Amino acid sequence: MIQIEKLRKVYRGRDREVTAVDGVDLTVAEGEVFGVLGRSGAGKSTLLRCVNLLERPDEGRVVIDGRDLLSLRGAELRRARQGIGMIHQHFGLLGSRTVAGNVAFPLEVMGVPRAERARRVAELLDLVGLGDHAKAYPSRISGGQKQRVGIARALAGRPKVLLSDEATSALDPETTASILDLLRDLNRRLGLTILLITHEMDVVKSICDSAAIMRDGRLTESGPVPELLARPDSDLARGLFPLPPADPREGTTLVEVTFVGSVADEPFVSALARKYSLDVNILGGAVETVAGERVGRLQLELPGDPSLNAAQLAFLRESGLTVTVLNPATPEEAR
Ligand SMILES: Nc1ncnc2c1ncn2[C@@H]1O[C@H](COP(=O)(O)OP(=O)(O)OP(=O)(O)O)[C@@H](O)[C@H]1O
Repeated sequence: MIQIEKLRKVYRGRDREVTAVDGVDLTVAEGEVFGVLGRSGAGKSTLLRCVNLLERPDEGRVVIDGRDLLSLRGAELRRARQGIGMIHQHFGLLGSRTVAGNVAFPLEVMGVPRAERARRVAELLDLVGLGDHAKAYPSRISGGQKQRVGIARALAGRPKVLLSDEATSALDPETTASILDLLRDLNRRLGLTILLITHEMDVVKSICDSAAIMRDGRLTESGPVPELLARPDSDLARGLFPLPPADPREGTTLVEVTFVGSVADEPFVSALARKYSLDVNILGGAVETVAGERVGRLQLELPGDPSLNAAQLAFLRESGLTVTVLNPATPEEAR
């Protein structure tokens, strides 16, 4: 649904240049929630703003629903942009208009007749659970309710794609959860494709099917969330399932195991301990449901050097786990 190819955006000031987006390739499948995670300044907002051409990229392609946005002009471009809704961290509501007036605004711009507009606004407010607040002004509603208005307004043009620019960053954890639930619900009910940017790991954990990590204008990793979490070198996995520092003790084997899906339900630690009469020490880790799949990451300490644990490590691998030995390689192994 969204294809971004070799996207590049450079801001040029009088005495310096900032490459905010530096050759990004990204594909978001139809009906997917895709999260781009990164620290402040990583280039996330610029990337998002290039997707609906609020910023014009210097290089690259943005194809949405089969249409190459950079090749469109005038009315055609306006129509294509109606198919892309956007919500913002600070909601961007008009204080002088009621809740209903805010949602009606884009419909007025689109020239939708008054009666149809009223019907559509009522429908949109029901969709976001604000049917009773149509006549309230933004100053009289909570942050979570303001974001619901923002979402209703973004959906006014019946977009297929919703872009979310840190939509929950200004909200408390409980309200964040309710807005994320609403986005997930809209994603499922309307088949809405959502591309969101966030600096919060938890947002990725709770609603994203796929994710990418952005750093210095580039994506350092990208893919379905359960797949990324099962990769031992993934920063997303490290962020969501923090483990103690890799510091093997003399005469032990320190391993990190990651697993996805039904493997998580198997008692592989006790099976390993029983089969080889070992005392397995669990030093850290967690098992959680992420993107609808059971995912886990554990750091285990086995007695004996890695050279003594070859069968034990093979057993873990054969059980479907991804196993990484954290001991430094011995000169023999490195050869
Ligand atoms: N309009 C602009 N003019 C010049 N430089 C800009 C402009 N907008 C962003 N930048 C710079 O581009 C880089 C990426 O900024 P961007 O806002 O896209 O990052 P971000 O990951 O969204 O961070 P934040 O969450 O803080 O907004 C930063 O170095 C920023 O200073």
